[in-house]
Amino acid sequence: MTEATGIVGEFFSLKESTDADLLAMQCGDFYEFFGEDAETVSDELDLKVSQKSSHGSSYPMAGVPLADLTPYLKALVERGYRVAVADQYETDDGHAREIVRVVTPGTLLETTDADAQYLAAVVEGSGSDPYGLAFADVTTGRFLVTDAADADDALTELYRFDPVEVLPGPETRTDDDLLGLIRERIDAALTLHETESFAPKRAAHTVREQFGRETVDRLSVGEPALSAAGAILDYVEETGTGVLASMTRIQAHHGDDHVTLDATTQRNLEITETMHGDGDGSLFETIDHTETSAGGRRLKEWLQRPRRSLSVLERRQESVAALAGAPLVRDEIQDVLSEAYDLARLASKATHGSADARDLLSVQDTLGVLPDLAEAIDSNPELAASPLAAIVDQPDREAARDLRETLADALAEEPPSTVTQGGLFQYGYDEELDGLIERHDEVIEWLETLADREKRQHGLSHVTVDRNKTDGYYIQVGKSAADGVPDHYEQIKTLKNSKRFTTDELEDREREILRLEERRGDLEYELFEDLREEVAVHAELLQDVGRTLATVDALASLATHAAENRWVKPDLHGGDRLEIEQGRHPVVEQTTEFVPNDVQLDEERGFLVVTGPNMSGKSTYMRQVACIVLLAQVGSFVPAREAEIGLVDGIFTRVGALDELAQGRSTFMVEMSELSNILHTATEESLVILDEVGRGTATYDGISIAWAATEYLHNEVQAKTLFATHYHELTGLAENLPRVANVHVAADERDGDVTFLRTVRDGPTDRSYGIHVADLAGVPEPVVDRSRDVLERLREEKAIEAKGGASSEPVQAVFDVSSGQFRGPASADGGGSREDDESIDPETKAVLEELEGIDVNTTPPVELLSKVQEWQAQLRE
Ligand SMILES: Nc1ncnc2c1ncn2[C@@H]1O[C@H](COP(=O)(O)OP(=O)(O)OP(=O)(O)O)[C@@H](O)[C@H]1O
Repeated sequence: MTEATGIVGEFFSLKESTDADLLAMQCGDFYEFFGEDAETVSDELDLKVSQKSSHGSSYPMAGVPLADLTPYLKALVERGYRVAVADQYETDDGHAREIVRVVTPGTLLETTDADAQYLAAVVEGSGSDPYGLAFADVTTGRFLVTDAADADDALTELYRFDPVEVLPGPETRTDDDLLGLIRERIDAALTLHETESFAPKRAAHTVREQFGRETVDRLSVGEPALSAAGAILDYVEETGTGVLASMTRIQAHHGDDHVTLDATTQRNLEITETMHGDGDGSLFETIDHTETSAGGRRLKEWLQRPRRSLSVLERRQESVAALAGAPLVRDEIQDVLSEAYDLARLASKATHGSADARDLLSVQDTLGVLPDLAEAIDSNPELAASPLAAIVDQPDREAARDLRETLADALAEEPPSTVTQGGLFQYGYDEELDGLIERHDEVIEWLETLADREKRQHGLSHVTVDRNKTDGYYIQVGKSAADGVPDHYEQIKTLKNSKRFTTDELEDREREILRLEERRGDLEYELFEDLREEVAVHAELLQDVGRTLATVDALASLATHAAENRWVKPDLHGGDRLEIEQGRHPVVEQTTEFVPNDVQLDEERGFLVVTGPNMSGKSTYMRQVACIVLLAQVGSFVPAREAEIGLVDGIFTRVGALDELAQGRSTFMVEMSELSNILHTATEESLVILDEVGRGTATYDGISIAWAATEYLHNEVQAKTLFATHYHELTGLAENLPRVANVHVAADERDGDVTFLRTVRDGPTDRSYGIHVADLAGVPEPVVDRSRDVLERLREEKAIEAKGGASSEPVQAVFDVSSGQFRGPASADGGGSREDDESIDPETKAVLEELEGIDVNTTPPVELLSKVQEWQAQLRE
């Protein structure tokens, strides 16, 4: 391949010089990919491949127009590729190309609205804080460092930020356990950046250079965290996206202050995406009333990273309450905010040198939003007394005003989007520029009046003065008068009805105009660069103001949703008690006539076993509780009549995980690894939601695992837990474990018709109604009838068991509620003997055998029933 010459040859030699997966090389107005890269890109993005011949061979070639590169890059990076970009530049003898940046998931500079996207590095050290992590969001310049006590903690931090790209440090790369977990749980590209950049001394030096020694020393994080930060800086510089300049501030992040909410739970609660993978109907989409993209990002961030600090949450609540109670001012605030542009992005464009005059005008306009906001807030005594006033006062208002004035004094009212053509500045900004413009105007005026003067002075008729590319400025005289022109006229062209002339004076003026225009273009460009630099210098201020506007926007959004949906302010405290009166599910209530429900959890009653018929609302009830706690820890009001919420340190959920089947792991495996994660990570301050644990395996195994997990959560972890189950055996747990209580979602059955009441009541459910749902779902009648028989028999057996006797037809093993164990058959000789073949209706038998390959003669009734339940589940899907 490297035999190739010309641009193909150039492509391959550039490609060899980079470790990126793909190279996009500028060729005129296109970025081209050649060879295998062209094929890859065409496979991934459906680009047309043509052939380019070079040195007698032909090479696949695919190209994208210059202006379209960013979306293509984004799509490639999302698919996990690192793409090098080579730009073409002019040289004295033609042009040359060089790689200007390598785009990776964490460093792709978003030019469109996007969520914060973090680039993370994890470093394993030794000593008291053995792990260190750094997170950088290249779009807003946010840089955070943190220590982690162990691998679990490190993973929790990664969940929290959900980075798009992770750089594991040298030790972490050989730590198969941690690396495996990162691969499995964090949906990020892994990049093995050069080992030396993680070296503690070098890394610490890099970080100090970037952020200043004093700031870094104040961070008080361990060496590994600084190594991680240094490696990120080094990596960002190497990939050459130029974002380093926008990294102006570094902060230590203290994980303890955030609620742990792993990626699984974010998905299960449909916080920003629904189970189907889109945002429609997510919690965020439902409650989002923000006016600006930065406000939207902020609200999303709050939902993804709820807080644990009571004082932080109470401050947010206070602002929300004040805003909710002042609809008119809130409207005004939202109106003002709608004028704001995304300052974090504009700051980043200014530091990259890619901001144009309109961008600076947007900066100017957005800085003007701040005093308007302050004024609106001051106009209402309650708002003025709320923390909102302090939020608006946080940025350096004076500096913001000065910068705004600088821009207002400089920029033209409607500057063009190009920065080299002039027209960017207003009169009075620069003396030299004014002089140039004045002189330019004078000369133009001289030219505009020239025709009249010539007519008058020389008695000519039909005279015009104009300019074109070839002739420059000229005096055009009609044919009839052309012979009478004065001597100093020099003819330059003869046309059919006229002649064109120039004069020395006209030529002088023309040269002057060109000189003036060129100088004006240069001068304006220089002035513009200075102005842009002035804005870039204030990047931190712009980020501050941007953050303030985003925060006010997010708070106003929470207030709007609360006011429009009758949400209430929850009473927050550090204790154990969680009491929600008449709670609703924030998303479901939007589309359904919702039946509100209560929940009460406290020290004595910390674990609810939730039973109820299929489709009765168990999952909705549990998710509703989780969403309400989550919203409360965002600082939001909640959908309830009243709520008292003891703050939690983490929300953990385990619900059906069918979508992961596609990734090659069995449902049961996924279920168990999620369960294991919860049992390891949850604490007594956590909220745990378990929906149907143990269903993915044989009934006995399932019940046993669910039983043991409950005991462990109850006795060891002591987390607040809601556990929905179809295993009625588990309702017996309440008898043995003091903090376990049963609740059920009620249904009404009359004459075989089941009505779902959606009301949660104390106590276990008496029946599952699963067979009723199977019937509704269209399971063949013989199977439904037979399940009823089997169920009936099981109930009888249970009743006899309870009385200490043996059933006429014992099952192979019996679950003993008091011991939580399975026992062998009640009568020694009865085990395994089953009703004879004839008693099973032949149609049912056929279905059982054909669909499931079950030997109906030897399968215990419990398992037959569970098969029927599995069918229901499948049919429902
Ligand atoms: N309180 C409620 N008010 C109104 N509708 C509700 C309520 N709770 C649940 N629903 C609706 O009932 C349907 C079933 O709810 P859900 O999925 O929670 O049932 P489930 O008991 O978990 O079912 P399964 O056991 O089959 O998984 C959903 O469409 C939901 O929107």
